[in-house]
Amino acid sequence: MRLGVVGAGAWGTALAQVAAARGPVTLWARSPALAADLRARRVNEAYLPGIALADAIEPSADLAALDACDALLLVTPAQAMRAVLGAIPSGGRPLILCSKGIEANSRLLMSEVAASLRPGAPIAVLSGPTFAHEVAAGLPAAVTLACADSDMCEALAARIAVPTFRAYVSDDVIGAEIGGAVKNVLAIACGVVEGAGLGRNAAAALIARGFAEMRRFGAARGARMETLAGLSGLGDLVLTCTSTASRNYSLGLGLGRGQSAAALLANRRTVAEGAFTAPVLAAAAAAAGVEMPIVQAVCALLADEAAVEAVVERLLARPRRAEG
Ligand SMILES: NC(=O)C1=CN([C@@H]2O[C@H](COP(=O)(O)OP(=O)(O)OC[C@H]3O[C@@H](n4cnc5c(N)ncnc54)[C@H](O)[C@@H]3O)[C@@H](O)[C@H]2O)C=CC1
Ligand SMILES: O=C(CO)COP(=O)(O)O
Repeated sequence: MRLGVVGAGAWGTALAQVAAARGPVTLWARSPALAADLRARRVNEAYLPGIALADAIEPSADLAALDACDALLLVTPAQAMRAVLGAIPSGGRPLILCSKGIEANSRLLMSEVAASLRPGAPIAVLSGPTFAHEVAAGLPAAVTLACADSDMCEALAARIAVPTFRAYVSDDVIGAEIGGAVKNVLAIACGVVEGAGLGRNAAAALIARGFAEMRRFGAARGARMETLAGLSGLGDLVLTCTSTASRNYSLGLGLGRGQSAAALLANRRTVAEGAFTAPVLAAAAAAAGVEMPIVQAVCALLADEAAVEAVVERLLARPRRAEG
């Protein structure tokens, strides 16, 4: 089975590296210069430096090269998903969505965007606690692979997984997506806590109360609690809320130290998805009547509307409530 990986950033390149263990992989890059460089030097210095590309990876900037693939992994930033789905060759091949986010304006999850543009294609979601550089280096990791069709899910897991990249199958596509999208916003909040020097107790409280927000939003969207408590939800939340290797956490770190969001977001080369997801998640939650005060606090900081001290004061002044 030839796999196509659409998007040659850090995560696309790492997933191509994993998938190359079991067969040929076409790695599509939007930039012809990047594709040419990958072919010539066999390393993605711009996005995943220091990792020699496996021989089975064939880089290309030609979308037609994806026509020969049996399944496609879509690994661009979430806000580019619609454009990419419209550009890839048509056909009913399975689409494995690996981007973490919610589309601005439409408020659609990636699977909903894919279903509307590619109604005939089986859709799966791959999500979990996976820093690209660790996965590419062959360190152990595990993900949720969710697809409504369990036979398809097993077939895709058998093609992608290797012993150091374990895939746990699920049929809860929405649940797997919500964990990955919401944790990015909460990782920004955890970075703020660290940057503002609020201490480890505050960080732990924020992870637990942030997880409560993820569960409330997930429940409103029909996600299963066991999925949110698994790799793609709590697992990824813990990873990105505790490491400066997370771009979202690092963005929060800058905000917590008093830097403006505008300055931190200007001229970024790599994506911090939480910055795009936060406002659309807050709007979707408000429309569904779901309280997400931590997400709202992140929105205020990203809009440079309020200082960190004021945002923290507002959170601490919230009325007491039952934990459950
Ligand atoms: N880096 C990581 O460790 C992980 C990332 N992810 C998710 O994977 C997705 C991609 O992340 P990364 O690869 O890390 O991002 P990145 O910033 O390293 O690379 C993004 C890639 O997408 C390309 N791109 C941007 N806009 C595009 C467009 N309109 N059309 C086509 N290509 C476009 C860029 O040129 C670049 O090659 C994100 O949703 C992220 O949350 C998920 C798991 C781990
Ligand atoms: O999703 C990730 C790890 O699972 C990567 O996190 P960042 O996008 O915050 O770097």
